[in-house]
Amino acid sequence: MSGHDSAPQPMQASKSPGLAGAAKIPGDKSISHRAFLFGGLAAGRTRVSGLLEGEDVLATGRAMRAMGAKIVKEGAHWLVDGVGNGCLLEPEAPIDFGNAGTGVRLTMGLVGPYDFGATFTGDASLSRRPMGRVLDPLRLMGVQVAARTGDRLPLSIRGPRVAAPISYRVPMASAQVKSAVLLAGLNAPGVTTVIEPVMTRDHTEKMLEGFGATVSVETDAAGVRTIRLEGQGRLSGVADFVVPGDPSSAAFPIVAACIVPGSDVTILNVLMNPTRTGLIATLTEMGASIEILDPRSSGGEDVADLRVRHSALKGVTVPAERAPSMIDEYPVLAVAAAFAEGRTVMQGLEELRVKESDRLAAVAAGLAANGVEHVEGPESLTVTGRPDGKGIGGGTVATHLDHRIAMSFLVLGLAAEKPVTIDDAAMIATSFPEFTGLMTALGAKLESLAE
Ligand SMILES: O=C(O)C1=C[C@@H](OP(=O)(O)O)[C@@H](O)[C@H](O)C1
Ligand SMILES: C=C(OP(=O)(O)O)C(=O)O
Repeated sequence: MSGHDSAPQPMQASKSPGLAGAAKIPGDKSISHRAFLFGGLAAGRTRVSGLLEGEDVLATGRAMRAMGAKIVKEGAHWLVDGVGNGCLLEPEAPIDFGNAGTGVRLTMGLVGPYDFGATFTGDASLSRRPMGRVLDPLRLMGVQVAARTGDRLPLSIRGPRVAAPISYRVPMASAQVKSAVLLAGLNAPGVTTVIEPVMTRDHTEKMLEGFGATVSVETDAAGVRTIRLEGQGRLSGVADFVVPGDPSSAAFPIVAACIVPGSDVTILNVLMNPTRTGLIATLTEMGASIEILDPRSSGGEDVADLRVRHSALKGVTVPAERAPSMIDEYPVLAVAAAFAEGRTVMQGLEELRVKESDRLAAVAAGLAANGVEHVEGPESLTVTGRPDGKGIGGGTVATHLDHRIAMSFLVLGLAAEKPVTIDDAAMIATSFPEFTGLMTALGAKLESLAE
């Protein structure tokens, strides 16, 4: 059951002694969704290890089961027996994606071109988020859409007899939109082309190739990427698919170690794909001590262990071009900035307004509730820090069904002068169910205030 159905679970974080020890980060959310989607589509078996068992990913697994894939857990592995490209079955009931934007948008792309109907629902957060960004290209392929309110969930789609392949320039920096169009192209005859003016996480392109699709990527001198996918090809299961640790989850213990005096922690098995490492680059520019240990390859991706020690941080200007490589990390970067000397300026944040919450507004409100000086612009955030943490804390943060707001402000409380309370920790289970246990084992003072 997803967290939004249960009573709110308030939680409090308090000033903690130096964090210490090693922590293994659970699997990457983006790659885990795709392991279920592509494994469920490909012919034959995919054995997945390291899968993130968060609610978002499990919702994608249920969706693929509803369309014919067999998915079971065996020991530490997930076994996915796929239907074969082009052979998904019509789901008998509406598919509930809970809080999962990636899950619903990629699945709509995947099933859009099928000559059957599918209905998608989600929680209050997901039902507020824009789906037109995925539905517009699907419409160009011949998909019909029935939505009650302006391309929001709940909505139903129905594919044409034969979908038309398209060439589509993605209008905003979004890996979800890029991926939805490519996945739709899997079931359209001919070549589907996606033009990506700004590079976003490349897991779909890389993984589709690993599952046997014919995909090519060309990058021009200006960095514009053209991705071509041949439709209706055969996809085959991957015998041993390994999911690396999620850098967007690692972000919380990393920032906590930077801001809690005396900390020295090692975060194990973190995905270091360059489309995901913007936070590490930014913290390093701010003066954080982050050592990259044992860089290696795992499942076709770069991974490393990261040793992070408490550091005197200074404010920086984060360029807008870096936003796609750290899009989910801005809330916790704002927390790091609250303890940095001087001002940290974050720009190019328009996409934050359409995440699980309006993250710019939610972060600004959380900072305001906890005495952190900041200015919220239409697409920017400036935070003025206090390295000694004096005057920070004491507030209650509204999390708006947003896991990253919840975890970020708990991290703030670990270094603040006064405790920080969040109104609801339930949504943390969507992406990082191990968060509380992992942080507590490192020495973080977290206390549930639930009845
Ligand atoms: O493709 C993905 O797996 C994701 C893409 C990003 O969303 P957008 O494509 O909306 O930027 C990111 O915020 C999300 O958590 C995961
Ligand atoms: C934006 C996020 O996820 P999604 O879009 O998949 O809900 C996130 O995990 O921060």
